[in-house]
Amino acid sequence: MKLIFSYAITACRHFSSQAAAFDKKKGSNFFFFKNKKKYGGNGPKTPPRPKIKWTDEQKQVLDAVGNGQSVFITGSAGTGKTFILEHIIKKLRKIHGRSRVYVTAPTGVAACALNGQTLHSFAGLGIGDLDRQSLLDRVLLDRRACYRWKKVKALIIDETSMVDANLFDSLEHIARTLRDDETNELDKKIWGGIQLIVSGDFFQLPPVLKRTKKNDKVYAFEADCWSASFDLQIELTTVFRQSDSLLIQLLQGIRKGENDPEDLKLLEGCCSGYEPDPSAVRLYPRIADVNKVNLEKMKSLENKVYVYKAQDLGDEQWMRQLKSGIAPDELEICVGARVMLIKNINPWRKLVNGATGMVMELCKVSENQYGMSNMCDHGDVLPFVKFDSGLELVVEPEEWVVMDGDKVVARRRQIPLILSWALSIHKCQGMTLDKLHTDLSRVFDFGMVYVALSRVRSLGGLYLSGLEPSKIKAHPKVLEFYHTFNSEQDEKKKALIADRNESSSSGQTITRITSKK
Ligand SMILES: Nc1ncnc2c1ncn2[C@@H]1O[C@H](COP(=O)(O)OP(=O)(O)OP(=O)(O)O)[C@@H](O)[C@H]1O
Repeated sequence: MKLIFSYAITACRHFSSQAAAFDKKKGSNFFFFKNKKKYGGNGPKTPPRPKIKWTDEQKQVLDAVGNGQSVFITGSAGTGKTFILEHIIKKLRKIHGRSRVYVTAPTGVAACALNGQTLHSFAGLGIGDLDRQSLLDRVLLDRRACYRWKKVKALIIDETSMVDANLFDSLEHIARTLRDDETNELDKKIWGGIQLIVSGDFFQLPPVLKRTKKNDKVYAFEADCWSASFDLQIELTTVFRQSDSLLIQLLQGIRKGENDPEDLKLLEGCCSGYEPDPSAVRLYPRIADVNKVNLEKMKSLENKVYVYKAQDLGDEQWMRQLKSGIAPDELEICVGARVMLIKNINPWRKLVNGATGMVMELCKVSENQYGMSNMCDHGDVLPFVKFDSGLELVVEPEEWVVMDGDKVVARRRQIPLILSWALSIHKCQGMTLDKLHTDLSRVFDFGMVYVALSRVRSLGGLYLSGLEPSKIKAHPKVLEFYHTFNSEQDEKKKALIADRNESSSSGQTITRITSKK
């Protein structure tokens, strides 16, 4: 069955590229959205915003958050972890007040996606590997960091798979020491009473650690304080990014590092001899390869290059985060360049982080309409992009901010595009892509194959080369963590079913849950 499906993918690709060529010839609605947006034409009507239908698991998370509980949310790629976090942030701001909710992530890219700040800058940790006491001493010397630690009521940490165990324990130690005046260590509240919302999938990218010895702790779940930190640990199990059950099943196997022969056959079907669709984003593990491919492709077009310089405001300390975020210091584009949107502009029109397209022209806009003086080296021009979804748009500058609680401490203004012939696997974590190509023989770390492949919506959009089964691997510690986690959840399930049978009451769907020990 899977073999037949892999032939079907190849055939479907052939016809879709023919259809795309036909569409280009038609050049149907070239100025459609462009006209509406900037020139007063009649653009397509925005479809009504659909009401969110939360799954039972998601409802359980929202209830727990509303009840003041600390929650760890996990689940495979595309199960809505970041999506629900955005709602949790709004909910917590209503409960605790805007200034007492801090949104963080271990990397600038992930932090910027939620308009938050990096975990290091929130905590006042600075750079360098220090032991727990030295980190605390450093924080004590940082007046603003102490203020944040005292003020925070709810702390959100996204992409926890990249937070290491020692850092997680150090943060808990700092929180407890700075926030709780209780002299008896044993009576102090865990995390100093902060409501902690942590989200991530440990099968995705691991923490970047300089030196590790064999028995060193790596992942946050190995932290001494991990179990005691949460009232509820829950796995979201409904995948939204993909709808094809065959692909979902394939990705579940890859996530766990399984080399199922049927799945490998399916992957082989994605390694067809055809040249990958030119609109497919090439994913590389190393940034040097990404830059090389993008530069070469740009050069080969031999078109006039336009440079957009980011406009930054704020303290140097906070600006560092924006520089390591996704919006580039300088964006170089030209007509014909493949580009990707790096901000959710209008999700209901599929104008989301990860949407790809091509620059069709650089449009003159009225002087200073966008306050763009000094932004582009060729004056007041904006890129007009035809997205692969068919939508056309003059892309205006957008803003990224770093929030310190409710205060904006740095902002960057830039055109929300990057070149997208190639992209790094690290930068694509969290994105959804329609078509991608990756060379699996080049990946070097746990979770990389899974992160790369799980970005795609359908098998028809997946182009592979260098299929080496040995590269599909999951870290043994992560496998063990989820094995225990799922067994505990199954035990809870059984107990709940028994309870239900006893009281013969019907009710909510039962999910995998582990409770605070
Ligand atoms: N209840 C829901 N109803 C409809 N769509 C949803 C729901 N929950 C999540 N989604 C959609 O699922 C998609 C994937 O969500 P999201 O990016 O948050 O997943 P994720 O778990 O964070 O993935 P990753 O681990 O890859 O970052 C998004 O397009 C989001 O809009």
